[in-house]
Amino acid sequence: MAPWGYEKDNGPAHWHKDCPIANGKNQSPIDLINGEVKYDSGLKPLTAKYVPFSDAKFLNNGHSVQFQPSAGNGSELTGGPLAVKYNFEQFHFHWGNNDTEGSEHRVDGKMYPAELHFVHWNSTNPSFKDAVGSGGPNGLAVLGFFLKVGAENAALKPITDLIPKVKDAGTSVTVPSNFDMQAILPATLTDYYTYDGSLTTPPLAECVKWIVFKQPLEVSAAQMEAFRSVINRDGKPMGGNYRPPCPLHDRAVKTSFK
Ligand SMILES: CCOC(=O)CCc1ccc(S(N)(=O)=O)cc1
Ligand SMILES: [Zn+2]
Repeated sequence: MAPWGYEKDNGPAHWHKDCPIANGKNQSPIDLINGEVKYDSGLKPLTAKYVPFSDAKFLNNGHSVQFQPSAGNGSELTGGPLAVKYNFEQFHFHWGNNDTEGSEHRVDGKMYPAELHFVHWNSTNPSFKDAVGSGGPNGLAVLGFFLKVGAENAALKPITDLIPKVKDAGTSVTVPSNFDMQAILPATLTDYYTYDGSLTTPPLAECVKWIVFKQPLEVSAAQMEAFRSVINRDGKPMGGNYRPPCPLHDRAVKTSFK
């Protein structure tokens, strides 16, 4: 099979050939149906502490654009549904070629124009790769933020301004060390959906505690256009790099809000 992607000949419908878990019972993304979720008063507040990175890259890996620090720097996620501390690994995006599509998770069938994933790994593992392979839904914790078109996002501007420099697959740039990742997050990490799921791209491992925030972040139309100028490894616009929703099977989606 050609390397996986989102085109007709290598997209989500083909992934099961290399990754049979694609047809598993704990796959992501899902459609978050408000009538079927359950409020869980036991969910604690989430705390994300992101400290400045001295040497981080912003890169085009052929299927997304990704912010990746060189090694752990003490940025961590705790609380919410998480029993232990998780280390920050990377963040990346999924988006569409127009404003009616692009997010991976949906809310009552509604798609947002984009979705931002902050990926963290369970610190009881020696490395990110071990956490992916650790088995069970506590290997990774991914924060999902929907993006909608509105005001310019000043916190994401240092990143969206770098997009023209990583237009082509396999390119990367160094991110200025004064980039403040913490500023991207809302002041309080409240009102989220959480459920046990998987990576939404190969290897599709069922190792993720998903935490998807109800409140979208805003980005400007110009920032959305920047994403849509990115080219994938086949030389085509990368937009459309989202997996359609997967069956919930017998999983429960909990909410931190009533
Ligand atoms: C060990 C190799 O595994 C990887 O590199 C997984 C990378 C990877 C991280 C996060 C996601 S997402 N969209 O579900 O947030 C998908 C794939
Ligand atoms: Zn993702």
